[in-house]
Amino acid sequence: MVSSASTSLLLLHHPTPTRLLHPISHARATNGLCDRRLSLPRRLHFPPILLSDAPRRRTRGAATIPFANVTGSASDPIVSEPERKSDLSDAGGDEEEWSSSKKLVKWGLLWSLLLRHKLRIGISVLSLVGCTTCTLSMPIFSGRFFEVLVGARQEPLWSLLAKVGIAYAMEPIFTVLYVVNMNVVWESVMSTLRAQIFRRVLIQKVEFFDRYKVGEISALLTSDLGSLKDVVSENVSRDRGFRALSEIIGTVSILFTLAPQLAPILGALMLSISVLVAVYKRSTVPVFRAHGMAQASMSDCVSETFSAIRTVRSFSGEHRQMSMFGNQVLAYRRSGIRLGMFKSLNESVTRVAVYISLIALYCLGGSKVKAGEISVGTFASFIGYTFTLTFAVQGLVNTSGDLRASLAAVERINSVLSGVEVDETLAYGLEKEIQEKEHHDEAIKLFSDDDHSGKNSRTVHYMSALKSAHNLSTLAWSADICLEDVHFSYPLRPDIEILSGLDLTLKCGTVTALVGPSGAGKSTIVQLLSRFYEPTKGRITLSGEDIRTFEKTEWARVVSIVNQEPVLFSVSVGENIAYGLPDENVSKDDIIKAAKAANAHEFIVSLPQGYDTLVGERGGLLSGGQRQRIAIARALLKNAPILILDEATSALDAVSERLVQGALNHLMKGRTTMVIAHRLSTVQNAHQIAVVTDGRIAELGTHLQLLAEKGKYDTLVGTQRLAFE
Ligand SMILES: Nc1ncnc2c1ncn2[C@@H]1O[C@H](COP(=O)(O)OP(=O)(O)OP(=O)(O)O)[C@@H](O)[C@H]1O
Repeated sequence: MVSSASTSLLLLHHPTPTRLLHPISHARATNGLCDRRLSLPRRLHFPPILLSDAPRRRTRGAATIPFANVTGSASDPIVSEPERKSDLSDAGGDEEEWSSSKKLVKWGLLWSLLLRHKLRIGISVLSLVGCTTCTLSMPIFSGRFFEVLVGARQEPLWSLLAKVGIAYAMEPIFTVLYVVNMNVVWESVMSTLRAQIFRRVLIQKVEFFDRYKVGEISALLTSDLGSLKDVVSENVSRDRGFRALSEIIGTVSILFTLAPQLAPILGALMLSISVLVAVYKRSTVPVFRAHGMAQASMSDCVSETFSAIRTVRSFSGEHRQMSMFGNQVLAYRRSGIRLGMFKSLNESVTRVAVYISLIALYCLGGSKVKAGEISVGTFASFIGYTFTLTFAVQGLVNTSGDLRASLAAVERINSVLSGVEVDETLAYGLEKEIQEKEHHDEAIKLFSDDDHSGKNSRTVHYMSALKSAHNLSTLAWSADICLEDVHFSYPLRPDIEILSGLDLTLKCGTVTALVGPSGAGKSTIVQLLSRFYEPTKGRITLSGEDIRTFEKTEWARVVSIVNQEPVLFSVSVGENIAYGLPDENVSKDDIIKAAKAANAHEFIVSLPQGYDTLVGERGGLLSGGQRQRIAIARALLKNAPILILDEATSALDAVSERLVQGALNHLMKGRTTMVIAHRLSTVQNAHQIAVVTDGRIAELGTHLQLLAEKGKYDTLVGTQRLAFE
């Protein structure tokens, strides 16, 4: 009688059953790898744990960053071998140390971020002790309560009830304090870490973006980092994480204190059953994960169908899409039924664990009570601790699973980000900008790297020899740009030489057109001029200075590029134009002036909200010609002395082309311009036309000169005329 009443009462101490997570969140919380593999193609191979080893070997090369000591001749290496070695030794040691210093998410970093919140961590620890004490005191009070009821204990009932009341009142207060403070600390750590990872990705060399897909990169910041975030935010509840650990330690200690003769056998039995059940339940994680994956494929199918609805209609593809979606629905149903089965099994095994522990307690404890070795109250308390221990052990096993998934996610982040090369010149410029702005910008503060002893100091050391940017703009407005014996292979295809000894001078303030067959290397020249890549041999100079001696962020300010497919951001028209200037405070008058010069003002004011009209994703709410004119307005606002037009009008119809060409003519005035165009009619007026074939300049001259030469250019013109006729 007593025992059944106490069981039901004591059950109230454990209102939280072991959680069964939502399939998606469960898959995410327990296995970042799963999410990742959902979105990752086979290209990215991650060995299980020592993921950073392979990149480590590669990282040695990362020290070979082209920096200072740029000297005269085109063939001179930018950095000599001994210097590279000294950079490594400056970095403070052997290869291991160097590669580990390239890891972004390190224990040291996490620790230093945590230490920023000492007060909150202190409050969390105290409240954890508080809520565990309250929780673990309840079964004792319950035991005493029953002893008082059956007359085995001489204690005023009101005094006991008052103590129980205090414990009940304090536990939720401590819990709130613990959860809130832990969350605030971890959210702050995670936001800084997320910003640091974003920044690290942002400063990678362009080849990084050739190597990894956008989805892969975004998975680092979402699912992988999310898994690290969840390790705390999903484990602050009752029966998880630190609470579970403290409850286990507390319970075992109390059991040994209350009944040393019962505790060893009973404690060992309860622990082992709970661990077995928890391990079994972890083994069912793939079922949860499979359900999450089935749901993801179903939603992929939906978004693909409706985002391509016009294509579906035009191919009468409705039936095919229905069949595809139907298959996904059936797969989702199958996995849902399987999941339901496993959920009920999981629920049952938890109960089985509790029941076995209780029966063991009744058998062992009951006999001890009868023999007068332990009191009824102690026995009743033990029932409460049976529940506490069972749930806490299972919670801790789940937490350890989450922890393992998080460690794997951290390894992935490190392996991706330490295996490739940071664009040091870009990193340097950005670091300077952050340091200038962080004092009055909360968002930018997140990106500041406090680890000045490490990578940054090395970057600054490298960069100290770079030329001051003060005169770059002046030089760019007044000097020629020369490509001297430029050789180039893309980093991902090092065996294929795209440019093989290209020489070309872009005269200051004039227009140079690049023409030639597809794949000849014209856009590659643009990429080198933009400094997305560096020549593998030879150099590009401005007024005789190798352009690598200028900071990349400064260089970006003197070069404007207008592409065939201009990229607009999904903000307003005005903000897209203002993107031309790094400073956020661009005046509306300047924006309008640029838009007028780009023949864009009229159509902009006719939009529903004028300059405040949102342009949609990648500018999808505007026509190609409108997008192009906004891009030109952006370039006009930027007012860079070097201009690159890469097929800027080729995607437009005749009317748009006329409008855009007018804007371009305005833009080109007085700037050193390089134009790439397949339509030769658009480059006839260039000051010089360079015919690119096989990675070299095959012919160079004006339109008339080249026609008179009757060479490749003449043939190209002839072919186009023929095609036109
Ligand atoms: N990121 C890259 N990685 C590896 N190879 C590349 C990359 N980009 C271009 N290539 C290769 O470089 C060669 C030259 O390409 P490029 O785009 O410079 O030619 P193009 O003359 O501009 O051609 P088109 O007129 O068709 O635009 C091509 O063979 C192309 O496959």
